[in-house]
Amino acid sequence: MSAPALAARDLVVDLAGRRILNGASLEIHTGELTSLVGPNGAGKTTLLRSLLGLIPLRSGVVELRGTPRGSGRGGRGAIGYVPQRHEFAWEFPASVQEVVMTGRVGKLGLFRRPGVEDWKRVAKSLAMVRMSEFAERPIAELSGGQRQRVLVARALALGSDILVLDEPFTGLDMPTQELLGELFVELARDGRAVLTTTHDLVHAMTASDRVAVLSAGTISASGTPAELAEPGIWASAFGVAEASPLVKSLQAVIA
Ligand SMILES: Nc1ncnc2c1ncn2[C@@H]1O[C@H](COP(=O)(O)OP(=O)(O)OP(=O)(O)O)[C@@H](O)[C@H]1O
Repeated sequence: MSAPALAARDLVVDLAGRRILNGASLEIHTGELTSLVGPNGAGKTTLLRSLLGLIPLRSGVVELRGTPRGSGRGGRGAIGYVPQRHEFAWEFPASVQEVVMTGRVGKLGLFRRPGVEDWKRVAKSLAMVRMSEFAERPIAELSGGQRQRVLVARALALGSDILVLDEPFTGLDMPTQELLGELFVELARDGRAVLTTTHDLVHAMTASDRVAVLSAGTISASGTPAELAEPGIWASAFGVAEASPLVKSLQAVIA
């Protein structure tokens, strides 16, 4: 079997003197949509940022297609990243297409002017998220769902075959969630490895190829949704009873 597109091997990360990741291991594969789930504060964002090389590792290795890379910023450009929506400066006076172009900085370098090919890539990325008609709109005027799609287009503009998205569904209405969910599956089937964090466990278990559960700083369970049918996995990760509504709702979708 070929090497995973992206892998975390036994990551240990401390922030402000506190152990946040304590031996977290995860593999994401080309052609698949993987969902990373876990309770608030479990360390999902920290794990994503570690995969991107944005946080120093105390120990462990991140591998890009089987090749280890150190912490620090090296290799960041090889991964398309969608941060949480609130982390972006939406009041900045820029148009949608200008923001999507910033996704190409990894390819362009900071000082080269974008060329025809770059603008073509921006237009294609906007078309993929069905936002072409908004290309010249100031970003400050967009709704939450439109903003999320712009951030996805910005990550796609890099042209990477690995996409990492932090809570892309949070705060979106159902049609927008469905549109994005379908887009992520389409992007995976098209030859990319796609990793999203989400709090929507039912969606994760119905729409993903693989689900990884992060709790207490480690991946406590991972596999296809069918492999995660055991109620104890969810009860212990989320600190609830096996008869809780959370566990029952998951059993209903797995059955
Ligand atoms: N820059 C930081 N400095 C110190 N502690 C941090 C920092 N960033 C996150 N933490 C802590 O690390 C832990 C994990 O946070 P993280 O944001 O990774 O969790 P999460 O699973 O993404 O949470 P949520 O589901 O609430 O978004 C939390 O206890 C948080 O307070």
